[in-house]
Amino acid sequence: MSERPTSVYDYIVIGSGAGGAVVANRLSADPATSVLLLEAGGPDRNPMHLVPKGFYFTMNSPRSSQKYRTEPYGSGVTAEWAKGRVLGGSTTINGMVWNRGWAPDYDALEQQGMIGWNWERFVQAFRAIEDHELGPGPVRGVGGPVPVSIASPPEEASDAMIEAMGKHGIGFVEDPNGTDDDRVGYVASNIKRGTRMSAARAYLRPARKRRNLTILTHTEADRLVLDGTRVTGVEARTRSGSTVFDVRREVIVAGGPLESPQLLERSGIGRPDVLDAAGIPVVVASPRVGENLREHRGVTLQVSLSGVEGFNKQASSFRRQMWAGFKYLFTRSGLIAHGGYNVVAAYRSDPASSRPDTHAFFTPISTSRVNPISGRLVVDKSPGARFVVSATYPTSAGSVHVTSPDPTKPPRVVASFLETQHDRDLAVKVLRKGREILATEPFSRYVTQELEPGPQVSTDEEIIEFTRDSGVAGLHTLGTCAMGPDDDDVVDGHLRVRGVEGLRVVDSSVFPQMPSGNCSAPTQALAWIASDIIIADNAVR
Ligand SMILES: Cc1cc2nc3c(=O)[nH]c(=O)nc-3n(C[C@H](O)[C@H](O)[C@H](O)COP(=O)(O)OP(=O)(O)OC[C@H]3O[C@@H](n4cnc5c(N)ncnc54)[C@H](O)[C@@H]3O)c2cc1C
Repeated sequence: MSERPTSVYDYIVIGSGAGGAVVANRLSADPATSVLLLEAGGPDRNPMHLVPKGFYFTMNSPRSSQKYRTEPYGSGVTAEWAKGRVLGGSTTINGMVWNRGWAPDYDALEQQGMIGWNWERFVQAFRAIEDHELGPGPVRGVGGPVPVSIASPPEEASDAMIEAMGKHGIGFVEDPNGTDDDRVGYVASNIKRGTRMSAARAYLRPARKRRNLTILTHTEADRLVLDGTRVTGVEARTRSGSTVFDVRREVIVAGGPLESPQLLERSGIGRPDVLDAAGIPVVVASPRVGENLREHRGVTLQVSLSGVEGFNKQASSFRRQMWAGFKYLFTRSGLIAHGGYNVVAAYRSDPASSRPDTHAFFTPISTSRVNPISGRLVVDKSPGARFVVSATYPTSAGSVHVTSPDPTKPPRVVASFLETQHDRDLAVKVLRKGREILATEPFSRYVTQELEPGPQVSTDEEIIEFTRDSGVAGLHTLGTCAMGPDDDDVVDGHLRVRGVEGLRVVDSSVFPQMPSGNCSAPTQALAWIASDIIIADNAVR
């Protein structure tokens, strides 16, 4: 993918993930508009990018992902967060859960002053984007670029889990995105006939023959070129050296939640003290760039099972893995044809909660050991299950900032887990409720032991410490270039970077808070809406 660039483009989009792929597709739909899409990673040619379970490999491969190490937190531990660095961004390596989020979360944006950002607009976008196997509905679309399917066939341990949840008032639904109530169902995923539908496959493949769209992989934007406070181009690094691409109208930054703020900062747009410390001259003081980093912090409850098979048997021996591989190759079905989890749920951790505050994922696979040589999790030989539970709306906020003008130097990533009382209280409720569900018939009849965290984690303090230090990150980072109505918010309601002309950010970094349990679908819908705004703003010039 290396067409020769012409010297000047109407739009330059930086990053080809959930945000950038949508914008590049929508803007280049007009043949009179030239669009350049720059992607730091390589093309998505690895067959594992198509195989749903392939993300277990690609998320750890430096050819497809980049890892960011956090500063120490809690008792001094650190974490590594993976982000996609390949055509399609994180959607090429993610778990493919298609979660639209809930109406009140989107309406909250408008209530906070972002006029026009509301559920009505998002649901229109979701309906335009989706090609849902359950057919059209008030909150579902067909005929759009992203196929959505529901995990199948049903499985015994998963069905027992669904029944147990029913006893807690968490009702089974065919479409887990169809209601805002407490609910459980088989996972909806962006998978078509056993094949991952990343943003690259959904939006860029159909557009790549357009003569007005140029896609350059292995091309990393180092900084924006500014004339005063107007963006005139992008300085980028290719395999053959540095080059400048000029822009006529706008640059759209879609590098994702950890990279977009760094690109702004390297270009002199950010917190003056951060830029001073990194040795970068301040062009536009923007105090919230890189702040407000939100991330889900969950806990994996693992149990061993008896009397039910689950998936461990299929996944734990080389011979059976080979068999599952052959089955997948010839039928596009079986264990490998699904994402990370079978069942998804959203529910109240406490009946007093005004809305579902917990999201949970279940799959009948357990990995209670780590291979001492490879460092990878090992699937247990005997039956087991994992139940990952997280508070949906964390209020603790971390940050990501550059430490140098050199784009190859790692940023300083501060993960802020359970810093607020709200998050600590919820962590306790979420884990206790998770245990209650596992202890409910008919699922409980299969449970022989809690493998993780184990009975030694029982007091509130122990639960908080375990969740903070040994929990799991959702890899749903966002919020670092948040939109807002105030002068010091990074972008305005049109996603224009305040204080700069010809520059927008369109990716998950502009959500000011978590829109739901997973961020790929919400980011694609946000980018769909943003494309309409960009087209309309440029039509009236
Ligand atoms: C392992 C994993 C599992 C996940 N599972 C799920 C899931 O099951 N469901 C779900 O909804 N969400 C999931 N997510 C989260 C979801 O994929 C992201 O929230 C979403 O993709 C964010 O979209 P984005 O456009 O902000 O960034 P990304 O999709 O990450 O795209 C950013 C792109 O920009 C490129 N880029 C960055 N900087 C530059 C630069 N300077 N120059 C050129 N290119 C650049 C990157 O290489 C990347 O391709 C998961 C994420 C990960 C990492």
